[in-house]
Amino acid sequence: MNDTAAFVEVRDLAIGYGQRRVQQALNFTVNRNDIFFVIGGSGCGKTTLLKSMIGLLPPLQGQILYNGTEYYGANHDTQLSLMQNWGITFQTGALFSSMTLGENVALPLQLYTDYSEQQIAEAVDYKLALVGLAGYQKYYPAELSGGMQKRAGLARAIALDPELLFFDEPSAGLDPISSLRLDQLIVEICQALNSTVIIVSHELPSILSIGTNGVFLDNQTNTMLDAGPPQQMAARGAHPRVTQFLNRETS
Ligand SMILES: Nc1ncnc2c1ncn2[C@@H]1O[C@H](COP(=O)(O)OP(=O)(O)OP(=O)(O)O)[C@@H](O)[C@H]1O
Repeated sequence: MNDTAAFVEVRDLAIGYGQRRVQQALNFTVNRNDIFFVIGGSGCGKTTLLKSMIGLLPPLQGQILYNGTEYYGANHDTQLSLMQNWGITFQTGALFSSMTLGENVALPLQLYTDYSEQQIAEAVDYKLALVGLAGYQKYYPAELSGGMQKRAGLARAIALDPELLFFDEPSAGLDPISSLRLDQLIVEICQALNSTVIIVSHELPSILSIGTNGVFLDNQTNTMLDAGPPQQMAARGAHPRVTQFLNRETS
């Protein structure tokens, strides 16, 4: 596989609910190993785009291609095999509260691999160590801080070594230090697993510090106003609302 090739391609995409077009005329590319941010003001359709990208909401128009395969036009088996390369984490971490961290991280391995108990235990240890939670196998989610829960959610999302990781507001509710730590962790994991990451976020410090690529969705014109590395989008000012958003005070 060509590592420099486009990994995800979004072509002339319109997304929304029923008659309501939340965004349209979206055209952008996510390259392999990108940390790609979906950026824009409240209610512009970032989560809606993520839902369409992970197969939960068929687009109203257009295409989403993974490695050249159009997801919504593919048959069920092809869709399943694409999805098996994805890791998804939601705002809350979405851990099962009645299961320990070890059990939470083991679950995808039990469901989708034929690993032995020993191999699963080793993989769980490795993934918890990667997110800085070595030794927390026996803890329940409620016994952890918010930041630790998010990292545990991340450990579960990477259990199957996904090629592509999706995050919805990963640092929502975290203090700035924990948020910075999570950013560093995302970069480390991306490198350790050779993954590509797509993140929905409001967090300007994260967008500008770790983002290698992105798209800016506008809630007034209902389309994208720019795409590319966030630092470049901030500097070139393709539209006043992009400049305003990406250069606002962050303190
Ligand atoms: N299930 C739904 N049915 C109908 N409309 C919806 C649904 N979910 C979201 N919307 C609407 O779609 C628009 C985009 O919502 P979305 O949650 O994608 O925006 P967002 O950019 O992620 O917002 P935020 O940054 O505030 O989380 C909003 O106007 C929202 O009210």
